[in-house]
Amino acid sequence: MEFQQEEAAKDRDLVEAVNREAGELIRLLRCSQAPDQVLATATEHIQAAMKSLAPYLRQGEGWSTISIASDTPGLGWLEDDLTRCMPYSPVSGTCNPVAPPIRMWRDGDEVRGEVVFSPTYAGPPNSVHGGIIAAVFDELLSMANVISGNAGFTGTLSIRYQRHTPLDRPIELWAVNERTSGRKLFCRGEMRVDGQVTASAEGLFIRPATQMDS
Ligand SMILES: CCCCCCCCCC(=O)SCCNC(=O)CCNC(=O)[C@H](O)C(C)(C)COP(=O)(O)OP(=O)(O)OC[C@H]1O[C@@H](n2cnc3c(N)ncnc32)[C@H](O)[C@@H]1OP(=O)(O)O
Repeated sequence: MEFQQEEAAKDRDLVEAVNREAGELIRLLRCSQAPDQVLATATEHIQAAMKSLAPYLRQGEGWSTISIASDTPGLGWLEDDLTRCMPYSPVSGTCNPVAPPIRMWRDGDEVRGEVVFSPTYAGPPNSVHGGIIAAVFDELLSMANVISGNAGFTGTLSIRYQRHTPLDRPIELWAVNERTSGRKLFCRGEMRVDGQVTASAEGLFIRPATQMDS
């Protein structure tokens, strides 16, 4: 299939809307037990959508949480919407349909946020999968670094799963960069439900070396 050279969408609301709908499609597929005929019809509709998108598939290197292939707009962010920082992240990106609906914002030197996990992200009965919890902490603690002015790669991430983190209920998110030592960034975070901590995390992130470090 030939790659279309037409300009990519300028309307960000439209991009976010189609990704939200696709996330909802994933939830419906995960959570429904439809009869064969309904599944067959749904497959046809999905195939039609795939056919219209396929010509615009990007190729090449450079994929990241902030870029489509080599298109890299940089780490821009809004104080009241930190998800803007990594729009294609599989954890918080509003332009990535596999991401759960996370909101994160700056509160002084701390990051706060909220997420409701659908059963798409289920692990133990009625609870969020532990790997998903770890992924959200990775993102949350990364955001604490970003607002402190020091982005880094995850070196070590330690999670304490204190209680089951429930599905379909608002989970409060909190994180802070506690200290920085050279290139090492030390962060802490928590998930809470009704004020009670369900999981906590400690992370050591490493800022990439620059000429200033040598
Ligand atoms: C484009 C931006 C996009 C941002 C996306 C953010 C997404 C969210 C965060 C992530 O998911 S990042 C992905 C998961 N992490 C990785 O893939 C990192 C893989 N590891 C590496 O790339 C390197 O190992 C790393 C950059 C972390 C460190 O390599 P360096 O060569 O810069 O470090 P070096 O070996 O010089 O060590 C510097 C110090 O850090 C320590 N260190 C290095 N790696 C460590 C580690 N993994 N854990 C703990 N400490 C570590 C090391 O002991 C040393 O301590 P000392 O100065 O006290 O001697």
